[in-house]
Amino acid sequence: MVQATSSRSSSPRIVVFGAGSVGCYVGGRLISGGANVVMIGRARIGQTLKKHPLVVTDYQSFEFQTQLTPEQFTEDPAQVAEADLVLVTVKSAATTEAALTLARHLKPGTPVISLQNGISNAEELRQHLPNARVCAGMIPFNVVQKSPGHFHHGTEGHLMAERDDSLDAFLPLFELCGLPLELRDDMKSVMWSKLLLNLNNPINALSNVPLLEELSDRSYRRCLAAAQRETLSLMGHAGIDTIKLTAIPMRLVPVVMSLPDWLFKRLASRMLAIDPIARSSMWEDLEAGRPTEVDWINGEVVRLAETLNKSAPVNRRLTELVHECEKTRRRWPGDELLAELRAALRKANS
Ligand SMILES: NC(=O)C1=CN([C@@H]2O[C@H](COP(=O)(O)OP(=O)(O)OC[C@H]3O[C@@H](n4cnc5c(N)ncnc54)[C@H](OP(=O)(O)O)[C@@H]3O)[C@@H](O)[C@H]2O)C=CC1
Ligand SMILES: CC(C)(CO)C(=O)C(=O)O
Repeated sequence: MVQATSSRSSSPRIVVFGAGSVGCYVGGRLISGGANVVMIGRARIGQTLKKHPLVVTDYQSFEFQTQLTPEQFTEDPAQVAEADLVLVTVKSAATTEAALTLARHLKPGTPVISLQNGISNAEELRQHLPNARVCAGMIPFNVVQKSPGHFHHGTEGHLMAERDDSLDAFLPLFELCGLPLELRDDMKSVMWSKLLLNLNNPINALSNVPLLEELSDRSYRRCLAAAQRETLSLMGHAGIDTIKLTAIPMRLVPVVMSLPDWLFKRLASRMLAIDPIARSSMWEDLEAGRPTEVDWINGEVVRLAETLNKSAPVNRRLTELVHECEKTRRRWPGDELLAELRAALRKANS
């Protein structure tokens, strides 16, 4: 088990705004390397972290445990005023409110990284924070709360963010803490490539089974392939490139997803290297009765189609089904979901 390097209050202060799964993992990982971290969150997680230590683990056997002090976890958003770097880790539906809060307290020029899924969160923050240096960020891996206060990073990948001079000074610290952060000039491609993977979130949520079980079922994989093919085609029309985020180039992912189970298991073994209990963040939202991010994921594809005067029937139907599920809790077996999406596609093409 890793011991925390003693935290130096003179070192730059990193504030994690929205301490949930991603925020607690990233915050804990930074604390493990001695970073000066303040996590701002809500009472729900605050109660958990009073009763239980914060434990962060990863799939490569990293393990760190600490009891957060009242300075390290707070519900007081004003604490963001002392930040030298802010990592925004709220869900997309909470971005506007977070931005309005940050705008009241942030020092001018503070770098802010949106570590959120979707395409538009950084832009939303930027609109409300004209004096901050807002950068889009991307977190490719899954974080699951295995037990109260224990956050586990279950799949491979490293953080990426939009290149900005203000971030350079933080790179060695992130590296030291086992959270390498790569700065990129092609963040639009990075975000859309991550979105292609997140198209599985609604399918996983509607399946009501863990990611491993869902991705082992060809019908669900064909649903994902249909949503990805539709998105890749629109991205092609819009001139948006993909980057490689998995062992398989992004344009081939739908082909691999459609393979029979026996062949998929052989060719995509790294994609199936997922913690057996891991689920998508959208499933967690449905379970907790919170609004989901579907409008920021599949909804982005529908909006892209509209700007191109085209349609996105598969992603539109998935968006509708998740909104229905938010109310009815109806869950979908793989063959029924596939039939539903194929019907939507046929209707749009007729
Ligand atoms: N979980 C995962 O594996 C991954 C998630 N992501 C993305 O990362 C982002 C965060 O996801 P995740 O960590 O799962 O989400 P969580 O819901 O677990 O965490 C977000 C936290 O922010 C809190 N919060 C919301 N608004 C505020 C506010 N104004 N002030 C303080 N705290 C606030 C929420 O509290 P409350 O709910 O009590 O309101 C919640 O605890 C999302 O965009 C997600 O898509 C990306 C990769 C992987
Ligand atoms: C890591 C991944 C793709 C897992 O589904 C995710 O981003 C999420 O759950 O939101």
